[in-house]
Amino acid sequence: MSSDSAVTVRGLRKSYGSFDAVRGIDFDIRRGETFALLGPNGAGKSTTIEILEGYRDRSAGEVSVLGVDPAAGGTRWKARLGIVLQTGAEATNVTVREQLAHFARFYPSPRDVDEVMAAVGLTEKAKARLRSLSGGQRRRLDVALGVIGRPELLFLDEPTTGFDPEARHRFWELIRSLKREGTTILLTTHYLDEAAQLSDRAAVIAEGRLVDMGAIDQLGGAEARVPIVRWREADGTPRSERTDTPAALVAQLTAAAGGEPSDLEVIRPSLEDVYLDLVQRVGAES
Ligand SMILES: Nc1ncnc2c1ncn2[C@@H]1O[C@H](COP(=O)(O)OP(=O)(O)OP(=O)(O)O)[C@@H](O)[C@H]1O
Repeated sequence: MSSDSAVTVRGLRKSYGSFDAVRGIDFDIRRGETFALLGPNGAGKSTTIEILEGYRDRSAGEVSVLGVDPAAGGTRWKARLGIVLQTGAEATNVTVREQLAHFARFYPSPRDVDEVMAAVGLTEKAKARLRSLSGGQRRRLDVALGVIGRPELLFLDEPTTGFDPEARHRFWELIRSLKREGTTILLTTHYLDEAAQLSDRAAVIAEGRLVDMGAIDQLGGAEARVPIVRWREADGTPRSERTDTPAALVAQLTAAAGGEPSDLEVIRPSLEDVYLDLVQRVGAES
Protein backbone atom coordinates (compact mmCIF):
# COMPACT_ATOMS: atom_id res chain seq x y z
CA MET A 1 0.00 0.00 0.00
CA SER A 2 1.40 3.38 -1.03
CA SER A 3 3.02 5.47 1.72
CA ASP A 4 1.67 8.76 0.39
CA SER A 5 -1.84 7.46 1.05
CA ALA A 6 -3.36 8.44 4.38
CA VAL A 7 -6.27 6.07 3.76
CA THR A 8 -6.49 2.98 1.56
CA VAL A 9 -9.73 1.04 1.17
CA ARG A 10 -10.04 -2.09 -0.97
CA GLY A 11 -13.14 -4.22 -1.44
CA LEU A 12 -14.78 -2.89 1.72
CA ARG A 13 -18.00 -4.62 2.69
CA LYS A 14 -20.29 -4.31 5.65
CA SER A 15 -23.46 -6.28 6.33
CA TYR A 16 -25.90 -5.70 9.16
CA GLY A 17 -27.53 -9.13 9.42
CA SER A 18 -28.78 -9.92 5.93
CA PHE A 19 -28.63 -6.26 4.80
CA ASP A 20 -25.57 -5.26 2.75
CA ALA A 21 -24.93 -1.63 3.67
CA VAL A 22 -21.50 -1.39 1.96
CA ARG A 23 -21.04 -3.60 -1.11
CA GLY A 24 -17.39 -3.45 -2.17
CA ILE A 25 -15.86 0.02 -2.10
CA ASP A 26 -12.32 1.03 -3.15
CA PHE A 27 -10.66 4.41 -2.69
CA ASP A 28 -7.46 6.10 -1.56
CA ILE A 29 -7.01 9.42 0.18
CA ARG A 30 -3.62 11.03 -0.34
CA ARG A 31 -1.83 12.73 2.52
CA GLY A 32 -2.81 16.40 2.71
CA GLU A 33 -5.87 15.89 0.55
CA THR A 34 -9.44 16.89 1.42
CA PHE A 35 -11.69 14.10 0.22
CA ALA A 36 -15.49 14.23 0.27
CA LEU A 37 -17.70 11.19 0.56
CA LEU A 38 -21.05 12.13 -0.96
CA GLY A 39 -24.25 10.15 -1.22
CA PRO A 40 -27.92 10.06 -0.26
CA ASN A 41 -29.24 9.13 3.19
CA GLY A 42 -28.48 5.49 3.91
CA ALA A 43 -25.81 5.20 1.17
CA GLY A 44 -23.25 3.81 3.60
CA LYS A 45 -21.11 6.89 4.29
CA SER A 46 -21.22 6.81 8.10
CA THR A 47 -20.73 3.04 8.09
CA THR A 48 -17.59 3.48 5.96
CA ILE A 49 -16.26 6.33 8.09
CA GLU A 50 -16.90 4.47 11.34
CA ILE A 51 -14.97 1.47 10.00
CA LEU A 52 -12.04 3.77 9.14
CA GLU A 53 -12.20 5.31 12.63
CA GLY A 54 -12.06 1.87 14.23
CA TYR A 55 -15.55 2.16 15.73
CA ARG A 56 -17.13 -0.52 13.58
CA ASP A 57 -16.03 -3.95 12.36
CA ARG A 58 -16.00 -4.64 8.65
CA SER A 59 -17.41 -7.76 7.02
CA ALA A 60 -14.72 -7.95 4.31
CA GLY A 61 -12.00 -5.96 2.57
CA GLU A 62 -8.67 -4.31 3.34
CA VAL A 63 -8.39 -0.99 5.13
CA SER A 64 -5.33 1.03 6.10
CA VAL A 65 -5.56 4.35 7.97
CA LEU A 66 -2.24 6.16 8.58
CA GLY A 67 -0.57 2.84 7.91
CA VAL A 68 -2.61 0.92 10.49
CA ASP A 69 -5.56 -1.47 10.21
CA PRO A 70 -8.28 0.35 12.20
CA ALA A 71 -9.52 -2.97 13.57
CA ALA A 72 -6.18 -3.20 15.41
CA GLY A 73 -5.54 0.52 16.04
CA GLY A 74 -4.40 1.38 19.57
CA THR A 75 -4.56 4.62 21.54
CA ARG A 76 -1.39 6.09 19.95
CA TRP A 77 -2.93 5.62 16.52
CA LYS A 78 -6.24 7.08 17.73
CA ALA A 79 -4.45 10.19 19.03
CA ARG A 80 -3.38 10.96 15.45
CA LEU A 81 -7.03 11.15 14.36
CA GLY A 82 -9.56 13.91 14.84
CA ILE A 83 -13.14 12.78 14.81
CA VAL A 84 -16.34 14.77 14.48
CA LEU A 85 -19.16 12.27 14.63
CA GLN A 86 -22.66 12.84 13.35
CA THR A 87 -24.02 12.72 16.89
CA GLY A 88 -22.12 15.16 18.99
CA ALA A 89 -21.05 15.53 22.58
CA GLU A 90 -23.54 15.20 25.41
CA ALA A 91 -24.80 18.41 26.95
CA THR A 92 -23.33 18.45 30.45
CA ASN A 93 -22.65 20.95 33.17
CA VAL A 94 -19.03 21.67 32.27
CA THR A 95 -18.10 24.83 30.41
CA VAL A 96 -16.86 25.10 26.84
CA ARG A 97 -13.34 25.99 27.98
CA GLU A 98 -13.24 23.17 30.56
CA GLN A 99 -14.36 20.60 28.02
CA LEU A 100 -11.75 21.66 25.46
CA ALA A 101 -8.96 21.87 28.07
CA HIS A 102 -9.96 18.42 29.35
CA PHE A 103 -9.74 16.83 25.89
CA ALA A 104 -6.52 18.73 25.03
CA ARG A 105 -4.78 16.85 27.84
CA PHE A 106 -5.26 13.52 26.03
CA TYR A 107 -2.98 14.58 23.15
CA PRO A 108 0.80 14.97 22.96
CA SER A 109 0.76 18.29 21.09
CA PRO A 110 -2.68 19.89 21.36
CA ARG A 111 -3.72 23.20 19.87
CA ASP A 112 -4.20 26.23 22.07
CA VAL A 113 -7.71 26.18 23.60
CA ASP A 114 -8.28 29.93 23.04
CA GLU A 115 -7.19 29.71 19.40
CA VAL A 116 -9.56 26.82 18.75
CA MET A 117 -12.48 28.60 20.45
CA ALA A 118 -11.80 31.68 18.31
CA ALA A 119 -11.59 29.59 15.12
CA VAL A 120 -15.04 28.07 15.68
CA GLY A 121 -16.56 31.31 17.00
CA LEU A 122 -17.09 30.20 20.59
CA THR A 123 -14.87 32.72 22.41
CA GLU A 124 -17.88 34.51 23.87
CA LYS A 125 -19.23 31.18 25.11
CA ALA A 126 -15.99 30.10 26.83
CA LYS A 127 -17.66 30.14 30.24
CA ALA A 128 -21.05 28.85 29.10
CA ARG A 129 -22.16 25.42 30.26
CA LEU A 130 -22.65 22.89 27.46
CA ARG A 131 -26.32 22.37 28.25
CA SER A 132 -26.95 26.09 27.65
CA LEU A 133 -25.54 26.06 24.09
CA SER A 134 -27.77 26.19 21.02
CA GLY A 135 -27.70 23.25 18.57
CA GLY A 136 -25.38 25.07 16.17
CA GLN A 137 -23.07 26.17 18.99
CA ARG A 138 -22.85 22.58 20.24
CA ARG A 139 -21.95 21.46 16.73
CA ARG A 140 -19.18 24.06 16.66
CA LEU A 141 -17.90 22.61 19.92
CA ASP A 142 -17.89 19.14 18.31
CA VAL A 143 -15.70 20.54 15.54
CA ALA A 144 -13.44 22.23 18.12
CA LEU A 145 -13.05 18.92 19.97
CA GLY A 146 -12.21 17.20 16.68
CA VAL A 147 -9.30 19.55 15.95
CA ILE A 148 -7.96 20.22 19.47
CA GLY A 149 -5.49 17.30 19.27
CA ARG A 150 -3.84 18.64 16.06
CA PRO A 151 -4.84 15.53 14.10
CA GLU A 152 -2.99 14.24 11.03
CA LEU A 153 -6.27 12.94 9.70
CA LEU A 154 -9.58 14.62 10.43
CA PHE A 155 -12.94 12.90 9.94
CA LEU A 156 -15.83 15.29 9.56
CA ASP A 157 -19.23 13.59 9.39
CA GLU A 158 -21.75 16.27 8.36
CA PRO A 159 -19.88 18.89 10.37
CA THR A 160 -21.95 21.98 9.59
CA THR A 161 -25.47 20.67 10.07
CA GLY A 162 -27.29 23.36 12.05
CA PHE A 163 -24.74 26.10 11.32
CA ASP A 164 -25.97 29.51 10.26
CA PRO A 165 -24.44 30.77 6.97
CA GLU A 166 -21.84 32.94 8.71
CA ALA A 167 -20.73 30.05 10.94
CA ARG A 168 -20.49 27.81 7.89
CA HIS A 169 -18.22 30.29 6.10
CA ARG A 170 -16.08 30.63 9.22
CA PHE A 171 -15.87 26.84 9.44
CA TRP A 172 -14.70 26.68 5.82
CA GLU A 173 -11.90 29.10 6.68
CA LEU A 174 -10.91 26.87 9.60
CA ILE A 175 -10.81 23.81 7.34
CA ARG A 176 -8.73 25.67 4.75
CA SER A 177 -6.22 26.65 7.44
CA LEU A 178 -6.00 23.03 8.64
CA LYS A 179 -5.46 21.97 5.05
CA ARG A 180 -2.67 24.52 4.63
CA GLU A 181 -0.99 22.95 7.68
CA GLY A 182 -1.07 19.60 5.87
CA THR A 183 -4.03 17.93 7.62
CA THR A 184 -5.71 15.18 5.61
CA ILE A 185 -9.49 15.51 5.77
CA LEU A 186 -12.33 13.12 5.05
CA LEU A 187 -15.60 14.99 4.85
CA THR A 188 -19.17 13.86 4.43
CA THR A 189 -21.78 16.48 3.77
CA HIS A 190 -25.16 16.89 2.15
CA TYR A 191 -24.21 20.48 1.25
CA LEU A 192 -22.77 20.17 -2.22
CA ASP A 193 -21.51 23.75 -2.14
CA GLU A 194 -19.52 22.80 0.97
CA ALA A 195 -17.97 19.83 -0.85
CA ALA A 196 -17.17 22.06 -3.84
CA GLN A 197 -15.62 24.73 -1.61
CA LEU A 198 -13.44 22.41 0.44
CA SER A 199 -12.55 19.19 -1.31
CA ASP A 200 -9.93 18.26 -3.87
CA ARG A 201 -11.65 15.01 -4.81
CA ALA A 202 -14.92 13.32 -4.03
CA ALA A 203 -16.44 9.87 -4.18
CA VAL A 204 -20.17 9.50 -4.71
CA ILE A 205 -21.68 6.39 -3.16
CA ALA A 206 -25.24 5.13 -3.44
CA GLU A 207 -26.73 1.92 -2.11
CA GLY A 208 -23.34 0.86 -0.77
CA ARG A 209 -21.50 1.14 -4.09
CA LEU A 210 -19.14 3.66 -5.59
CA VAL A 211 -20.91 5.53 -8.39
CA ASP A 212 -18.16 7.95 -9.36
CA MET A 213 -14.91 9.35 -8.02
CA GLY A 214 -12.63 12.12 -9.16
CA ALA A 215 -11.60 15.74 -8.92
CA ILE A 216 -14.55 17.74 -7.72
CA ASP A 217 -14.80 19.65 -11.01
CA GLN A 218 -14.68 16.45 -13.08
CA LEU A 219 -17.35 14.32 -11.40
CA GLY A 220 -19.93 12.98 -13.79
CA GLY A 221 -17.58 13.33 -16.79
CA ALA A 222 -17.33 16.11 -19.36
CA GLU A 223 -20.81 15.52 -20.79
CA ALA A 224 -22.40 16.19 -17.37
CA ARG A 225 -20.99 19.71 -17.48
CA VAL A 226 -22.11 20.77 -20.94
CA PRO A 227 -23.74 24.21 -20.60
CA ILE A 228 -27.51 24.63 -20.85
CA VAL A 229 -29.08 27.49 -22.78
CA ARG A 230 -32.64 28.40 -21.72
CA TRP A 231 -34.98 30.82 -23.38
CA ARG A 232 -38.64 31.39 -24.18
CA GLU A 233 -40.15 31.17 -27.65
CA ALA A 234 -42.22 34.09 -29.02
CA ASP A 235 -45.41 32.17 -28.05
CA GLY A 236 -44.13 31.81 -24.44
CA THR A 237 -43.03 28.14 -24.68
CA PRO A 238 -39.99 27.54 -22.43
CA ARG A 239 -37.06 25.90 -24.28
CA SER A 240 -33.70 24.55 -23.21
CA GLU A 241 -30.80 23.00 -25.07
CA ARG A 242 -27.45 21.60 -23.99
CA THR A 243 -24.57 22.68 -26.16
CA ASP A 244 -20.79 22.94 -26.15
CA THR A 245 -21.08 26.15 -28.17
CA PRO A 246 -23.57 28.29 -26.22
CA ALA A 247 -22.36 31.55 -27.78
CA ALA A 248 -23.21 30.27 -31.27
CA LEU A 249 -26.68 29.18 -30.15
CA VAL A 250 -27.29 32.52 -28.43
CA ALA A 251 -26.22 34.36 -31.61
CA GLN A 252 -28.59 32.20 -33.64
CA LEU A 253 -31.50 32.80 -31.24
CA THR A 254 -30.79 36.54 -31.18
CA ALA A 255 -30.81 36.70 -34.97
CA ALA A 256 -34.04 34.68 -35.14
CA ALA A 257 -35.77 36.83 -32.51
CA GLY A 258 -34.51 40.02 -34.15
CA GLY A 259 -33.22 41.13 -30.73
CA GLU A 260 -32.83 39.90 -27.18
CA PRO A 261 -34.37 36.40 -26.78
CA SER A 262 -36.96 36.27 -24.04
CA ASP A 263 -35.78 35.02 -20.56
CA LEU A 264 -32.39 33.98 -21.98
CA GLU A 265 -29.89 32.32 -19.64
CA VAL A 266 -26.78 30.23 -20.09
CA ILE A 267 -25.97 28.00 -17.13
CA ARG A 268 -23.35 25.39 -16.37
CA PRO A 269 -24.65 22.45 -14.31
CA SER A 270 -23.60 22.85 -10.68
CA LEU A 271 -22.03 20.08 -8.61
CA GLU A 272 -25.51 19.58 -7.16
CA ASP A 273 -26.99 19.02 -10.65
CA VAL A 274 -24.21 16.56 -11.53
CA TYR A 275 -24.59 14.75 -8.20
CA LEU A 276 -28.38 14.44 -8.51
CA ASP A 277 -27.98 13.06 -12.00
CA LEU A 278 -25.49 10.42 -10.77
CA VAL A 279 -27.57 9.19 -7.81
CA GLN A 280 -30.85 9.27 -9.71
CA ARG A 281 -29.32 7.01 -12.35
CA VAL A 282 -28.54 4.45 -9.59
CA GLY A 283 -32.09 4.73 -8.25
CA ALA A 284 -33.51 4.15 -11.74
CA GLU A 285 -31.32 1.07 -12.35
CA SER A 286 -32.10 -0.71 -9.07
N1 LIG B 1 -26.39 -0.70 13.34
C1 LIG B 1 -27.10 -0.90 12.23
N2 LIG B 1 -27.90 -1.97 12.09
C2 LIG B 1 -28.61 -2.21 10.98
N3 LIG B 1 -28.59 -1.40 9.89
C3 LIG B 1 -27.80 -0.31 9.96
C4 LIG B 1 -27.02 0.01 11.11
N4 LIG B 1 -26.33 1.15 10.87
C5 LIG B 1 -26.68 1.54 9.62
N5 LIG B 1 -27.56 0.67 9.08
C6 LIG B 1 -28.14 0.75 7.71
O1 LIG B 1 -27.07 0.77 6.78
C7 LIG B 1 -27.35 1.70 5.73
C8 LIG B 1 -26.22 2.70 5.63
O2 LIG B 1 -26.28 3.56 6.77
P1 LIG B 1 -25.25 4.76 6.98
O3 LIG B 1 -25.54 5.36 8.32
O4 LIG B 1 -23.87 4.27 6.73
O5 LIG B 1 -25.70 5.74 5.81
P2 LIG B 1 -25.23 7.23 5.49
O6 LIG B 1 -24.78 7.23 4.07
O7 LIG B 1 -24.26 7.71 6.50
O8 LIG B 1 -26.60 8.03 5.62
P3 LIG B 1 -26.93 9.54 6.17
O9 LIG B 1 -26.61 10.45 5.06
O10 LIG B 1 -28.40 9.44 6.41
O11 LIG B 1 -26.13 9.75 7.40
C9 LIG B 1 -28.73 2.30 6.04
O12 LIG B 1 -29.69 1.61 5.28
C10 LIG B 1 -28.91 2.05 7.52
O13 LIG B 1 -30.27 1.89 7.84
